[in-house]
Amino acid sequence: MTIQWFPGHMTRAKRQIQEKLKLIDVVFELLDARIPESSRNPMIDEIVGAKPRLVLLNKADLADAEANARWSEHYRAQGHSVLAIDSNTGTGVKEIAPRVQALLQEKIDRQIAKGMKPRPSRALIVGIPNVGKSTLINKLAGRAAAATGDRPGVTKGQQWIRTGGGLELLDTPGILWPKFEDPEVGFRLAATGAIKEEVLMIDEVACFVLRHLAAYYSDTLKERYGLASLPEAIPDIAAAVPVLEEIGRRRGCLGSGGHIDYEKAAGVLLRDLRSGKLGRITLETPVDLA
Ligand SMILES: Nc1nc2c(ncn2[C@@H]2O[C@H](COP(=O)(O)OP(=O)(O)OP(=O)(O)O)[C@@H](O)[C@H]2O)c(=O)[nH]1
Repeated sequence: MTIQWFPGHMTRAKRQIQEKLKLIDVVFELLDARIPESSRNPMIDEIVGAKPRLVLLNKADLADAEANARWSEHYRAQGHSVLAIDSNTGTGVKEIAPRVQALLQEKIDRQIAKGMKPRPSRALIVGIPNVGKSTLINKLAGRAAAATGDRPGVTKGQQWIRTGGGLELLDTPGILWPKFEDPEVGFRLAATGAIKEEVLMIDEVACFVLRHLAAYYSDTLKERYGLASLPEAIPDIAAAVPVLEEIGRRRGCLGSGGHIDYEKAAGVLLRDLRSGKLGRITLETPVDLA
């Protein structure tokens, strides 16, 4: 899904989410575990306000397990409840409902004290395009998914999905825009496929990835492409070009006249990265944060 984010669209997206907030008890902020900060909406605190929030590091299966732990700690230190999950297979997804119970316990206790039967907790998933919102909704819905719409308080066209564990989910997620200003963020979003490659040059995106891999995952990089060595330092993206060239040579990415086809080589690297063939890679570490 490609969305052109102009100021008017952002205002509308923000307003739509804030309308939905009135209906729910808890927000699931879905981030890409490989690029948590880069996949975060810049205005999320302002949009969500004081509503209880669960930060979900999705696609944790593709990210480095140690980095997942560090990022979880990072967001916990900001006062959020955090879970690392894989919405495709469902790893970690079962922990969501108990976590919501814990987050809302005081509210539930107050209802019980007033003699009320606690109603299911209601959640809204928000996140940038391609972060896995629909996949998580489907996983939470499971086979026993039942829309429970047409009740008072249900916005027209929106349905509640029963997920079990005393949790109901709004079936339409809130779509948020990513950060645009920082070029590094743009490269990370393009590398993971969150924004279309054509927005940036694919060979530049690949060189950005190579610089990161050489710094944090050099053995993986050398092994995967049979590279004898890597440059001692890759201070900038341009310095990664010889590595891309070598990968192209090793993988037979040749264009007319037998020259290395950099775009083909970049395609090989990015496909390997996104499919997990390079192993579990996190493209942003808490250290990268200013
Ligand atoms: N490996 C892995 N892939 C995932 C996970 N969650 C989602 N995906 C994949 O990520 C891609 C995007 O998932 P969607 O659920 O369509 O994302 P979305 O946020 O609903 O996307 P938009 O509709 O564009 O807003 C799909 O190819 C999913 O299979 C996960 O936890 N692990």
